[in-house]
Amino acid sequence: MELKEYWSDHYHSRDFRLIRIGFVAVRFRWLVTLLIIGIAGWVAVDWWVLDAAHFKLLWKVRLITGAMLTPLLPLSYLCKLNRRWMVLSLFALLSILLFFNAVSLWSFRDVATIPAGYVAFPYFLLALLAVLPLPIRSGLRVVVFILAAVLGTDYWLDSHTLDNGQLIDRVWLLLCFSLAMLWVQSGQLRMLLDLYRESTRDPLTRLMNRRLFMQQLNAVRQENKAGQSFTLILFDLDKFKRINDQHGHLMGDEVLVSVSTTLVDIFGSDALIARYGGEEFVVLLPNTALEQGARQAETLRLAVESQPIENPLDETEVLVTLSGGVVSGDKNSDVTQLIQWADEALYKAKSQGRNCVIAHSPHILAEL
Ligand SMILES: Nc1nc2c(ncn2[C@@H]2O[C@H](COP(=O)(O)OP(=O)(O)OP(=O)(O)O)[C@@H](O)[C@H]2O)c(=O)[nH]1
Repeated sequence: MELKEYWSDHYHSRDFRLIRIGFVAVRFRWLVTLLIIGIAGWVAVDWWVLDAAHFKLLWKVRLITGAMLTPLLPLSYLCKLNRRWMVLSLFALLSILLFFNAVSLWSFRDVATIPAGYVAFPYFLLALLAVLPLPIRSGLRVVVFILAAVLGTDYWLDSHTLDNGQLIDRVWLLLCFSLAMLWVQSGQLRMLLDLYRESTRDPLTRLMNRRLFMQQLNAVRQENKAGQSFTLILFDLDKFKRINDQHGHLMGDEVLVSVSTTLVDIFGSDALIARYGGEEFVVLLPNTALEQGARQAETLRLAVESQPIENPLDETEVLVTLSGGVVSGDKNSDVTQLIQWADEALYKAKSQGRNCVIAHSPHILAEL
């Protein structure tokens, strides 16, 4: 995992961003549920430890806080769909809790020793927020928000001054808890990203796997503007079984890795490239017409054909070729049908002697 991926979700793929938000939304829901139960349930502890005057005010404050938190439960279902809802819900949660903290501290303004449960509330909050796998930038925003609210409360309650002797102590402790929160959040983010990569990448070539590719294909199709087309290409290595049989499976693997590197080099970062099956690869070229896509497929075919691949065991070299089926689609295309057409074109390329690219359009199957 790269450092910038810890810093901001701006550097995550669109798919992972959605998965992470879904994960955060579930944890957020549990967090809100626990807080509602905890804040309301704490009334029993207050009844036990507080005097009548404080208890009379605080049980109402607790129940009102619990009631204010409740709408966040249905809101968490919307968070799964949209990052903005997630940010809004998180800051609504913090605002309600920090307001609760300010009001409860205010109710103890006339006593010398505030009960520990109330003094520790902001630290407790930071500890709870560690369950969310947030990137550091988002975590820092949470820290700044909590720190500002705690200092603002101090300023308000302490005759408009922050010079109360304990300030440095409190800020220092808050920063220590914040660091621990950021550390745990980053660890969770890393674990989630590692699991995501393991389940969406092909372990040999590190290209995306078929499941993720199909999701991305659907997303690209939906986002396509009217009149815009994309191109889909299926490639299959020719007589690959023979390479395995003659040179061994290790060499077969070497060929797959080498071809996937060439695919990435030729099609560049705008293309979505996946290992579709054993020796089959698929490429999606967004915003590309059929002819242009077919030309790029041909460039790839020529590059693979002319590039000897070295056997890691005996340093002998082998030449491989591949065949391709090209098809184009738009916003209204059925992706299963597109794959079917690309497969038909690929089958035709194989039956015409291999090492060629055939383009499929609704009316023709054209050899390039
Ligand atoms: N080394 C290696 N071989 C694989 C891998 N995945 C699939 N294969 C092999 O790929 C071969 C595919 O063979 P076939 O489906 O007969 O196709 P082909 O020999 O390429 O023949 P055509 O496609 O008709 O040109 C099989 O022998 C599989 O064992 C892999 O990850 N590594």
